[in-house]
Amino acid sequence: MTVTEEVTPVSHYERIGGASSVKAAVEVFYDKVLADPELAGYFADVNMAEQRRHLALMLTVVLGGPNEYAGRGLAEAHQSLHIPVAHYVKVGEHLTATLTELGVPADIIADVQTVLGQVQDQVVSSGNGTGA
Ligand code: HEM
Repeated sequence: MTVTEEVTPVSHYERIGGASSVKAAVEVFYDKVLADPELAGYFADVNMAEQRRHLALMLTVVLGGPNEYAGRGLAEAHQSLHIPVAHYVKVGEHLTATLTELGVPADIIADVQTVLGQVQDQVVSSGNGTGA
């Protein structure tokens, strides 16, 4: 029996270069989100360090990186923000554009979009989506 395939799954997080790459991506992503007049307001009362932390956490989650986050759940963290689907989609577009600009492989970007779809109901405020 030949073993030519990876037997240990390598996360996208590792494939793109781990924490340092996520940090670099956060810089680009951050600029895009805050330059978007429809989105900047969400972060108006959040200090810069926390904004970057939020974006780094978000990127790490969607890239399947280590879950070092021990804070509130996604639904709990976002419910009071009343984020409509349209704004969630915009953030996702900024994320996709960021990853594309940084040369992240298309298969990873496709999976990121899948994860964004999976967690959408926890983040957007469109009624009792998850019932969780
Ligand atoms: C996949 C999508 C997302 C993930 C994984 C994510 C992740 C997180 C996490 C983990 C927190 C809690 C941070 C903490 O309590 O320290 C948080 C808070 C927050 N998120 Fe997100 N987020 C996502 C989407 C969004 C979107 C679309 C927006 C706005 C349009 C947004 C705006 C915020 C804001 C303003 C906070 C509150 C920060 C605070 O209260 O200090 N997030 N997010």
